Amino acid sequence: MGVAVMKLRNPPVNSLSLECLTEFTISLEKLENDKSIRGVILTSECPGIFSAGLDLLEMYGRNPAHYAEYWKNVQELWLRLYTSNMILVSAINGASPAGGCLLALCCDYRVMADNPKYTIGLNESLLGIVAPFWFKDMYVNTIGHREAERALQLGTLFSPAEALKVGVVDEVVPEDQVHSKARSVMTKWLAIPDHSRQLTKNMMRKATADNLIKQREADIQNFTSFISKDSIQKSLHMYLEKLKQKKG
Ligand SMILES: CCCCC/C=C\C/C=C\C/C=C/C(=O)SCCNC(=O)CCNC(=O)[C@H](O)C(C)(C)COP(=O)(O)OP(=O)(O)OC[C@H]1O[C@@H](n2cnc3c(N)ncnc32)[C@H](O)[C@@H]1OP(=O)(O)O
Repeated sequence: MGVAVMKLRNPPVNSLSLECLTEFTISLEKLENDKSIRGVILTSECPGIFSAGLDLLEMYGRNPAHYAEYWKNVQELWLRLYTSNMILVSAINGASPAGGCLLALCCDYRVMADNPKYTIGLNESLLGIVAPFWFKDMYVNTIGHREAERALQLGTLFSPAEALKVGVVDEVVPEDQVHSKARSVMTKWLAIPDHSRQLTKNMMRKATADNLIKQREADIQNFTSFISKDSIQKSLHMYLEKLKQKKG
C-alpha cells in the first residue's frame, strides 16, 4: 500500500548520533523521492526505547566546529521530517525523551504503547539546557501554549496516560497493538487524496518551518556558543554521571 516502516536502530538507546542523524535524513530523502511511497511508520528496534534523543556525547567535550556540524544535521533532519509530504505515523514503543519526543512530534499521528515505564516529553530543562525555539514552537503547536510553557519549564516526562490527556500523543494502546494500530491509522490517512492533505499539512506547518529556515545560521551559532559554555558543559557532565550512577 505504499507504506514504509522505518525502524530506528542505534543500540543501546537509539541516541541520535551524527552518523545516525545523517543516515536517517538520507533514508527519508530516498523515501520522499520514491513516488510509490505515500506513508512512513516510524518506530524503534531497541527494546523499550523509542529514542533517547540527541546524543549527549555529540554535545559534550567536543569543539565548536563539531557542535556546529552536529546542529546543522539536527536542523536538517527536523526540517525534512516536519515538512515531509508523506504521511508520518509514529509507533512509540518505548521511552521518548527530548529529541526522541521531537521525532514523534514531527509525525502526523502518534500511537504510544501503554506501559507506564515509557515516558515522553521535552525534558531539556532537567539537563540544564534549553529546548531550542523550534522544539518549543512545535510543542506549542501540538499541546497549546499553557501546557507547553509548564511542561518545558518543568522538563516534564509524561506517562502514556498523561501524554494522551495533554495531547502529546493521539492514542495509547496495549504494547502488542502499537504496530497494528499504527497501520490502521495509516490506512485511514491514505484514504485522503494526497494533494489536498499535503497542501493542508503545508498550510499548517509552513510558518513554523520557515521560522527556522530564515535563521538557520544564527541558530547554529546560538547553539554552538550556548553548548560550549563551561557551565553548560558542567551540567551535561553531571547529567551523564547521573545516568552512569543509575546503573551501579
Ligand atoms: C538559549 C539558546 C538555546 C540554544 C539551544 C541549546 C541547547 C539545546 C540543545 C539540545 C536539545 C537537546 C535535546 C536532547 O535530546 S538531549 C538528550 C536528552 N535525553 C535524555 O535525557 C535521555 C537520557 N537517557 C535516559 O533517560 C535513559 O538512558 C533511557 C533512554 C530512559 C534508557 O534507560 P536505560 O536504563 O535503558 O539505559 P541507560 O540509562 O543505562 O543508558 C544506556 C547507555 O546509553 C547512554 N545514554 C543514554 N541516553 C543517552 C543520550 N541521549 N546520549 C548519549 N548516550 C546516552 C547511557 O549513558 C548509558 O551509557 P553507558 O556508557 O553507561 O552504558
